[in-house]
Amino acid sequence: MLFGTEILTTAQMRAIESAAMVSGKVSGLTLMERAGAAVAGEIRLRWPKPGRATVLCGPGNNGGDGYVIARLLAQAGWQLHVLGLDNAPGPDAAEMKRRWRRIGPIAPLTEAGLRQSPASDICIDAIFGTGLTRPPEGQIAAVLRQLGRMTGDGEGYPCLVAVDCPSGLCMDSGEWLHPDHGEDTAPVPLHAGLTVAFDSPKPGHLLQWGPTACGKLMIADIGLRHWRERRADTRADAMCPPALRAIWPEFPVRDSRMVDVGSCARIALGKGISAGHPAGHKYSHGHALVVAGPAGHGGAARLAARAALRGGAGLVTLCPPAAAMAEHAGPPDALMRRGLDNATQMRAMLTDPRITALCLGPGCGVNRAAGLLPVVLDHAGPCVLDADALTALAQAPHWPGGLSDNCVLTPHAGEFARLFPDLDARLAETPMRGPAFSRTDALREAASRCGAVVLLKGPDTVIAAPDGQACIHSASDVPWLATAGTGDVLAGLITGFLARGIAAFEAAALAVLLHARAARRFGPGLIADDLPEQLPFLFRELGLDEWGRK
Ligand SMILES: NC(=O)C1=CN([C@@H]2O[C@H](COP(=O)(O)OP(=O)(O)OC[C@H]3O[C@@H](n4cnc5c(N)ncnc54)[C@H](O)[C@@H]3O)[C@@H](O)[C@H]2O)[C@@H](O)CC1
Ligand SMILES: [K+]
Repeated sequence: MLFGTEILTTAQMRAIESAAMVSGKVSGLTLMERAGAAVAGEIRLRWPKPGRATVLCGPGNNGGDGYVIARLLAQAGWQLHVLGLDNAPGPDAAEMKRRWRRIGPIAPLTEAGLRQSPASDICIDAIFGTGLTRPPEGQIAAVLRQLGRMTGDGEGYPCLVAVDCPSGLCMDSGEWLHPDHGEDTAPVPLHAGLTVAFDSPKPGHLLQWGPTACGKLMIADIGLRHWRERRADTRADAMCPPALRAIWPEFPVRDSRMVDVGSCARIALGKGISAGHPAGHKYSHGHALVVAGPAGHGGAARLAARAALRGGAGLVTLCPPAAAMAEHAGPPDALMRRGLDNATQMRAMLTDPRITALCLGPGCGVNRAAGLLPVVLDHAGPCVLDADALTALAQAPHWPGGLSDNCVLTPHAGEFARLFPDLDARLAETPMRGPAFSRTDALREAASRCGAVVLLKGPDTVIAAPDGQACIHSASDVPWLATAGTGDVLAGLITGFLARGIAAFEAAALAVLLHARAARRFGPGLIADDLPEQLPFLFRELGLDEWGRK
């Protein structure tokens, strides 16, 4: 399995937590103590010299965690200023509040109270966690706006540490929940330097505003593993839709689920080696066709073809119209070229059973893509539809039917809107309640409608399969990946993996992982041409240089 940590929705997290408590083997108080201790521990690791902390405690169990953190930091020599609400929290949070009161006072959690707080090195946000279901309003919304204004990355600002999540962020979607009345009540987005979440990441940590709101994300093990894993055995449970996973999380996970990315990817690649060819020859690594467009537009398809070659396809043939062939005379010499003028020629080409994957779209031109699309769909072999092929697909009479689950669609946001306008409109709605409609919801629906694997590109790439499997890859740390041609490289890389026999969902996930890693490895200044050239180093770095030999 290529994928890293499982991502839990807030409903799943609640179900696991309550199963743990119902079992009688662990109490809510113990879980809260562990959660608070995990945050206090992360703070003490980063700020080994005791400093000054302001803790903002909300109305529920997230607030309860805040009182635990305050107590533990005070015991470690920190100076604490705690703000809280005069409400009746649940019994665990109430007990933690009582324990804190034996140590220090609680100032009212108001905007004025926060403004007048003594200067501090860190502000700990324990206002709302996974229990947020509606937009913060009134005094709490004012507190959050003030918190957003007085914390941040800048010099002289206290660092914001978020408990489970930055407050106000919907943990199922990564959207800031908005009250429905005007600009002056709109949330001021929080920018935490550190977020310590419990047990598992939630979609909201990785989607939309999540990565910028959370800062460095740590996942703390609070001892729920047993109940999380038992739940996995009973997938019929309504709380357990098909798994949502992070593609190898780049953030540290402090528990034993830490998977080794090298071994995961080795297994995925291993599946791509045909049985019976242990030594391997070029056809045992597949043959990919990459369709190119008219003269003057060949760069995109060449990028895709180069990526398919570097990804390890045994053979890659670039197919421009015969009149555009001269444009493709340059390197790489390993690339084969063959003229392709019309659907009839393509149909003939695809009768060769050695062709194991096809890429249609990059630089192709919408008309040419529309002409070739029916042949590709009839052929029903593994394929990637990207760029102009997606525009053609959205206009096709049978859309959204006619696709199979070995086909990968790789839209960016604009192409997604053309393919699924209603889902795009739902994503664009102002999120006023939790759980807000998320990119994973949209992608699962999209994949189920069209019957193909759909990959929505972005800093938070989401991939979904028709059976409901989905994964998220967060690449918000490599903004330089958003440059011309990188999408063509991604399409080519997926095609290369499909050609090698890797299943569509895994091929897409593996390509997204390596694509972002390649950008990270190269650094700023990257152009799309640089990406395929990083692959040999990545394969070696990840122990993939044995080409799938286990
Ligand atoms: N998941 C787990 O296993 C554990 C969770 N713990 C903590 O518990 C948190 C969840 O606790 P809760 O379910 O009490 O929820 P929260 O503490 O996130 O929210 C507090 C309460 O506020 C109410 N609320 C929601 N939206 C509101 C709004 N806009 N304005 C005013 N009130 C609003 C809700 O009814 C909720 O009960 C987690 O985020 C985590 O910090 C830990 O204490 C222990 C273990
Ligand atoms: K919080």
